[in-house]
Amino acid sequence: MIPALSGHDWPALIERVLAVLPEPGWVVLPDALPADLVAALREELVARDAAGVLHAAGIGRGAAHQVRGSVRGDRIAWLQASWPAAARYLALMDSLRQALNRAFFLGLDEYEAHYACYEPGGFYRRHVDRHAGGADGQGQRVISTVCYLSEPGWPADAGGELLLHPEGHDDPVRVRPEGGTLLVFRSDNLPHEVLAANRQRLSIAGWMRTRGD
Ligand SMILES: O=C(O)CCC(=O)C(=O)O
Ligand SMILES: [Fe+2]
Repeated sequence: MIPALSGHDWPALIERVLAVLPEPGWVVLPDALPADLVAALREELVARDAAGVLHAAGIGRGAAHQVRGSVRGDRIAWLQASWPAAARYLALMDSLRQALNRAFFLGLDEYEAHYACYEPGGFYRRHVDRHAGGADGQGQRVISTVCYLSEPGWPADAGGELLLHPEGHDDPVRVRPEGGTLLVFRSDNLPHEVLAANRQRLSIAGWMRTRGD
């Protein structure tokens, strides 16, 4: 079932993602989520943070997981279906995951996502999202999503842009972390990096993955 979004045509947005995913494999969708959902997600993130639920993010998975402040400086909390705003977001992303499976037979088994908070000066160095060195049969990240949760009107001089480095582009694509903007891109081949901002930067990063069992 495709969730209804007041004033927002989510099915049309899914169609746009399906149209670009094979080539070029990434899309920036401003104003993808309605303001009331963005506000609810932002408030939930802030409340979870105040409750001490967010923790320093690491890199790598399983035994290879480590916290490296020189690579990334955000605090995160994995979205729980029992959190009301998170549940609404997860339902949207699940409908996108199912549409991608129907269109491209990607076999995406699950979607996982975390709230992220970058304090002023926080960054995430250039990386691709698919973890290197994962053994066969472990499953992997196939599609990445990022949704920004800032208050409306992120100023150009606030920094905190996401730089995308698609193959064949001389200059990076610069994405301002404006609340409600959604990005969808392939996890295996798009290097990207988060620049430091001069204010708190709030988002949800998530991945559609195969389970690999
Ligand atoms: O917040 C962003 O703009 C991107 C975050 C990111 O690249 C990640 O969490 O893997
Ligand atoms: Fe990333």
